[in-house]
Amino acid sequence: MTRYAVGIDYGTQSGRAVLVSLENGNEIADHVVEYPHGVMDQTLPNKNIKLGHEWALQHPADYVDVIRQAVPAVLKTSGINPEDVAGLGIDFTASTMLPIDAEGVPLCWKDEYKNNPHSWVKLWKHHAAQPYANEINELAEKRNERFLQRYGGKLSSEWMLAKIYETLAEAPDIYENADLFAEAADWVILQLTGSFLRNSCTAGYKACWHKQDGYPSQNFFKDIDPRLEDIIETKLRGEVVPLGTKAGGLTEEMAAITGLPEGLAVAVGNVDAHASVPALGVVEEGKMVMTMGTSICHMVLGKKEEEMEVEGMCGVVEDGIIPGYYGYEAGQSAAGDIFGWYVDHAAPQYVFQEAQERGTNVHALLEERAAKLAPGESGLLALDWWNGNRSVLVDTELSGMMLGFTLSTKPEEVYRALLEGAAFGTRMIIDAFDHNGVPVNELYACGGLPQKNPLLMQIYADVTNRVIKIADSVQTPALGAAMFGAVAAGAEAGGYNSIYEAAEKMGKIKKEYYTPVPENVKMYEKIYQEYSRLYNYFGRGENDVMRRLKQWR
Ligand SMILES: Nc1ncnc2c1ncn2[C@@H]1O[C@H](COP(=O)(O)OP(=O)(O)O)[C@@H](O)[C@H]1O
Ligand SMILES: O=C(CO)[C@@H](O)[C@@H](O)COP(=O)(O)O
Repeated sequence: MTRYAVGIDYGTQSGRAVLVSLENGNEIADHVVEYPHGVMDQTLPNKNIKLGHEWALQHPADYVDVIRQAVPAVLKTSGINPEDVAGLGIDFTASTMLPIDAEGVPLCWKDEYKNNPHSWVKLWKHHAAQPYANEINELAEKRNERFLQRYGGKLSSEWMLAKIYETLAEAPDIYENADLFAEAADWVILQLTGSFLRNSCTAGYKACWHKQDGYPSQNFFKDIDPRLEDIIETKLRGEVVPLGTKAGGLTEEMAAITGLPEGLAVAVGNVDAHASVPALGVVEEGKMVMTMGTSICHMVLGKKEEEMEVEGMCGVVEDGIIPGYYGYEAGQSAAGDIFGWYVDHAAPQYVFQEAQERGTNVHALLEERAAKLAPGESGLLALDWWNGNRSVLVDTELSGMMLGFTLSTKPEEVYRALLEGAAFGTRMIIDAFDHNGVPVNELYACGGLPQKNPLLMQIYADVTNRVIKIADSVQTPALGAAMFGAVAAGAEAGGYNSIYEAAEKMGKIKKEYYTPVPENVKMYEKIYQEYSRLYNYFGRGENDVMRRLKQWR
């Protein structure tokens, strides 16, 4: 008898449920629900209350809507018997967090708080907490805090501590009246099961929790602000457990809403990018998974014995991706967005015209022409910093650059140089890991870009001189979430006893690989040396022109 699992992937604009077979990971049915309130970056749902710059909020009811609509929809489409579902797991953007009361009710649902923006869900890309992140970073550096090195030397404004401190500073009553600050991932699991547990992925990568050392010290929090002194026992309390842990059984109410059996095993939450790793079958060292879309997240597992320090990584967390390993994460803050920028704002009209005449899109046309060029033929070189540099420089003040233009430079040459710049940026990240005791032997890719742009993937293989394997699932994070749901169920209940077993059976990659072409590798090695020189020159303080230009804007 075939058994199934449900994975729910909570993205930025929408959530989707996927029903997968536990035999082989095949996606039997999926259903997407756009969040009715989307991303709130102008006003609260009460339109009279305006939000400041860099705010990005969400409505927690939208997350429940996804459960309510998407789960029954996949059961209906598939026609399976709900009793054959063994487990359920979710993944979420992060750090997407909210204040809740002692009953788990979001403060934004209460009349007395709903007009205060700080009572709502702060979405991962809410960047208004930057001044608070800066303050935390300065203090941590001054105090020589050990935890800072686990985050490449800087905490992000996207993460839990900066967002909590922002609430304390700007809305002390919300801070006071919050029983807990919860990751939305953990809050949704609370809705599904009635139990509140913090998953080690979001706690580790986004709230500075460490398996041995716990959170930063009480003393450090006190130094940020005396009112934060007891935060670990109060607003951050909650057991932190590894991924795949069973959070509990589906409640009677949720069973009625979803059509799934009451008591169904539900796994603790997970981060979207991280959930993708086992979905590609990756549960061992040496294989870097790249989630490639508007931006790129790079994840790699390191030895169980030793936590390594790697310049500019976003974080290292024990059990943070696959239990039993140190999980390392790094990233490029733009990739698809840069190619999209060129098409939307810089490609000439005649390219659009030709694409229209040929019934193709501009990306595809530029890719087709760029594929005819040899490495180095354009004479162009780009620094891929259109949205700053996340890894390894951790500097949002940096900006994009291209050199080598002549009067005969063509649009496809610029497009190819942008693809190459992104690949060089990834190579820099790979080298940082590889040279610091975290080997990267093979690359795995998922997300939209590998499906959309084969030339990009070939350039990545050539620039990194590594084989690249591509996900064979459209909903990779949801598949990963479902796999952790199966692990929460365990083999006795028809699931799996470990994520290793689940990955072996359900992880999926395409048969065709991208393989480096030796003569391209040779040429790109030379260009990469030039890229590295420019990278250091503009990125490490020798010439701060990018920073100055930004200041003068
Ligand atoms: N053919 C293409 N080649 C390269 N980039 C593309 C192409 N088509 C779209 N893009 C870019 O891909 C990004 C979307 O990637 P996708 O993985 O679908 O989304 P997301 O990151 O939001 O999950 C956009 O930034 C867009 O500009
Ligand atoms: O922060 C992370 C991963 O660490 C992501 O959740 C966040 O960047 C959102 O990513 P997506 O836009 O959903 O791909």
